[in-house]
Amino acid sequence: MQQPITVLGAGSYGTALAIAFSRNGFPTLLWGHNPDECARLADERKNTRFLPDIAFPDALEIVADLESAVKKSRDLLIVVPSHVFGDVLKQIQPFLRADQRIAWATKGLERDRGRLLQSVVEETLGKSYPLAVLSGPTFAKELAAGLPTAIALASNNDTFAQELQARIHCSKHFRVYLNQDMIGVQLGGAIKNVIAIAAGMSDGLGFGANARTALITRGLAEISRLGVSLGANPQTFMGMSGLGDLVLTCTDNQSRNRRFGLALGQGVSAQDAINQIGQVVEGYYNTKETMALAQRQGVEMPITEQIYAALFHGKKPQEMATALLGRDRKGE
Ligand SMILES: NC(=O)C1=CN([C@@H]2O[C@H](COP(=O)(O)OP(=O)(O)OC[C@H]3O[C@@H](n4cnc5c(N)ncnc54)[C@H](O)[C@@H]3O)[C@@H](O)[C@H]2O)C=CC1
Ligand SMILES: O=C(CO)COP(=O)(O)O
Repeated sequence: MQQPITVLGAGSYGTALAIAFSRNGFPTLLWGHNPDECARLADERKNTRFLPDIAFPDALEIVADLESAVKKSRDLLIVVPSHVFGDVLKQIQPFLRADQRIAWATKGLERDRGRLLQSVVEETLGKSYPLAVLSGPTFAKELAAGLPTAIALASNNDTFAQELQARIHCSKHFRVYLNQDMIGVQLGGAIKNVIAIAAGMSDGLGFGANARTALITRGLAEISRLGVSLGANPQTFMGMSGLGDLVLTCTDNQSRNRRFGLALGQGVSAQDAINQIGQVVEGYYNTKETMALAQRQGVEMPITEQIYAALFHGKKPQEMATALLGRDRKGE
């Protein structure tokens, strides 16, 4: 009998990944923290709020009780926003089996302290569990709709990596690339959110394709610098979780981080923009943490610094642009 997988987090992306697993025929359990929401998902057999056009495959089961969601599967995939990631780890800890394997597709850094999520998992749950991270250019709606998509998967355990890849990879529409670099794969997915806010702001200010592309390129440079300082392989940032996700979120309005930046560039307040979007905007939470991490590592991140100044010190978008353009002349 095939082993089930449990997806924890029934937002747009958790639901899309659960659909991807179950569409491949693997028994998949999907848990959400809101019992009413879970009842609705189970009743309607689709996620009307986030993915209204996609019916759940038969292999997808909604589970409202966290204990049974955890205990029924050896493999867990956590897909909650980064600011509640640590809380969810604490909630699952009492229910974990000794043979459990834990993956996540959350893109962000630890709330407040700004560490990689792997450090949070290891600190909370210990170092005995095989771990894996999924990250790459994957808008939930397109993934759920079965449109061609590719992603990176990195793990500290080869068997777990290969088994997870085999379950979610689908030769018709979903390519899953294995990557050896857990640090780089985590970091790329987290920091691109901040750069996508910058690209959105640039477009919101009415700047053109040149400015947007310069931000993507220099954004990639600052992500790579930070990654290398943490021990990542620079080559990782040329892949799905670096360049891939950066281009996706900086250029397409499905990205909530980009839309958030667009609104700021057009003069909307951060709080109003968050309310309008009505879903998680990871970069909003993670800019502060990224700044803290960069400072700890002694890494210069000029674009991130400007986004931080805009979000938390009221700097005007036009002043940010002036500050970036007016930096000292330097080599590429
Ligand atoms: N939506 C997308 O296209 C993609 C999202 N991601 C990442 O997936 C993660 C989850 O984002 P989305 O699903 O898009 O968010 P979403 O905004 O669609 O939904 C957030 C979900 O988190 C749940 N939640 C809130 N507080 C919670 C708590 N305390 N415990 C458990 N669940 C809680 C909410 O009920 C909601 O279902 C984020 O890190 C995001 O960056 C990654 C790739 C694509
Ligand atoms: O990470 C994503 C796609 O890969 C989704 O981006 P947003 O969170 O900006 O919507």
